[in-house]
Amino acid sequence: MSAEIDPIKLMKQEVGKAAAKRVQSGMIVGLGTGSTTAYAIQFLGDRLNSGEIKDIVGIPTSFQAEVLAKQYGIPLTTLDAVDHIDVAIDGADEVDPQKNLIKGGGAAHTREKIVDSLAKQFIVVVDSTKIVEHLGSTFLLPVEVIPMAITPVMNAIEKLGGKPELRMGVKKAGPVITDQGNMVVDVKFDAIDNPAELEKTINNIPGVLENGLFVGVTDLVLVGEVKDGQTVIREM
Ligand SMILES: O=C(CO)[C@H](O)[C@H](O)COP(=O)(O)O
Repeated sequence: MSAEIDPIKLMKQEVGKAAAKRVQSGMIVGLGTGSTTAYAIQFLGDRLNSGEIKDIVGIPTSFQAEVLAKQYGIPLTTLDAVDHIDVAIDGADEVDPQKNLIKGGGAAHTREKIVDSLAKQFIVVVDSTKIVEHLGSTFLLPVEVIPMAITPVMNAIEKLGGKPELRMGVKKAGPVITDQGNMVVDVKFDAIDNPAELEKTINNIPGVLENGLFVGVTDLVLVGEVKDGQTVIREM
């Protein structure tokens, strides 16, 4: 009996590979977070170790990205040591037709927004299940909050019409703690009609560090999808 291949895993692998292929020798590369980007980091390491490309350095967006880059032999640097980022590759939880995003499913959106928005080219890698007409329709909006402000921030979000929920750990009692030592609130909004305005309004609440709306940052979306039984890559 042959093992079933998970089509979503296949789409993530192929789209990660397609993004990694766009990296050229000498580039400074923003390394995103999540299961899709993990494939891009793996393929990038393969290209580097086989000699197909050389002299790349990565800037990780999370502890996870740092660990993977080290595992796959990609040298790392920091924002203090470079004056630009050539390309950033990162996943997303939702992508709308304007290429605006919801990110932060891995609680890494604060560092991701810093690195992704600095890149000359920001490439988003997703499987087709992430494409939506309206942001917020399938995924809650992650908001990183400084712990002492968790109650006033949740109250302020409720006044904006959102339903906030403190993100709890899996295999850990208590809340998820970000790489910066903060907490994450996931917010249900009935409709996000103006993502640019909501992004600014939420970030204006004292105690909020960053939210997962990425508006006007994306240059290219690579979407992995299954057509006639084949995995293909579509550009948006
Ligand atoms: O924003 C992120 C982490 O904060 C991820 O990029 C996003 O959650 C997508 O992850 P995956 O590729 O595992 O679906």
